Amino acid sequence: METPVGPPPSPFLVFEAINAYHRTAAIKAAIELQVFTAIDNGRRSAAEIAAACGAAERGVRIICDNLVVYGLLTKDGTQYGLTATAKTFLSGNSPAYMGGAIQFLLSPTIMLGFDRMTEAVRRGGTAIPESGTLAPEHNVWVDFARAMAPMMMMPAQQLAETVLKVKPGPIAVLDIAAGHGLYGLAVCKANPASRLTALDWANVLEVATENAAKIGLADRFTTIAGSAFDAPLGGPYDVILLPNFLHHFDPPTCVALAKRLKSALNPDGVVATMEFVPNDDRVSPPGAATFSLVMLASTPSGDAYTFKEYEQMFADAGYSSSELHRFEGAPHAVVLTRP
Ligand SMILES: Nc1ncnc2c1ncn2[C@@H]1O[C@H](CSCC[C@H]([NH3+])C(=O)O)[C@@H](O)[C@H]1O
Repeated sequence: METPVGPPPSPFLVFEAINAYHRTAAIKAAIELQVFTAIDNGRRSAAEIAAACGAAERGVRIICDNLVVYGLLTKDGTQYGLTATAKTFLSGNSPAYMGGAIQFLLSPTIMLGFDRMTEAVRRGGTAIPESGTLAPEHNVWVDFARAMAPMMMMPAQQLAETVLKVKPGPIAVLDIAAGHGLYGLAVCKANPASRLTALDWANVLEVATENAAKIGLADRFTTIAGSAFDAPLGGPYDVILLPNFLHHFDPPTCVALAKRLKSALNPDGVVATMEFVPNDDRVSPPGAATFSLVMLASTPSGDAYTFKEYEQMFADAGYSSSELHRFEGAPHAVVLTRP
């Protein structure tokens, strides 16, 4: 029999893990009913919030009490208030509003993957039919492009700064699996001498094209519709961006793609891979380490790879060197690779 190590036994830890979906349900309901926005607009009692949200007073009182327990609301007598987190990220009045992310994170496709976790563990890959989220032109990526864009502003800025430090001047940029397009557009915005080509499925590119127009960069923006594995890439490019794409695939598939990209890259160019990169122990830091579960739930063979693994994949594809750039407190990192 194994001798346990660490803290004494806690049934609460077990209940907390089993019931974690209660929190998911509570925040989802509060976002959908715009409870946080109502409080931000001065509704403080359950009756006032209920009237503003078109909900029952009893329902609002119970959900708000639970949100107080979770640390998202405050309570003074019968009056509810917003914590700084709720005011910044959950009030619809805030420019940093994150509530829209549930349209992707809690979408039926992603939830199905998690609902079938036991089967995914048995198989070692998603139990969603037809390769999960990797089915061609899967509509979940249109939801992603629309819902997750606000969360991408800061990482896009960080990727752009990292790339432009090593590649200033006139550059041709290819953004692989561009989604909303914000990564490439951040580079383009910061460097007026750059031109951007965004590659993704045709349905997803509609969102990137809208965003390019909104930012006023339509004249330096073109698209390639199709799969990164077989669409003609054009080029050569000075910078190829690979944000949040390689994690969907197994290492041999990543190596094949990296080889393909090398043939579209200038000899003095750079590939910038933005990813969740856990430490070699694979259990830290938490944000990067736990991303592997999302890949198990939703893809046949994706993973959260370590820097050593990315370095090896690019070396196997014939690249000369890779370096890791981390950002204080962020789960994502950038791997800069030279051919
Ligand atoms: N075979 C494929 N070829 C090109 N794009 C794909 C393929 N499979 C999935 N995608 C896209 O990969 C993206 C993954 S989400 C990442 C989007 C963006 N780069 C970001 O970092 O936020 C989605 O936009 C999908 O539509």
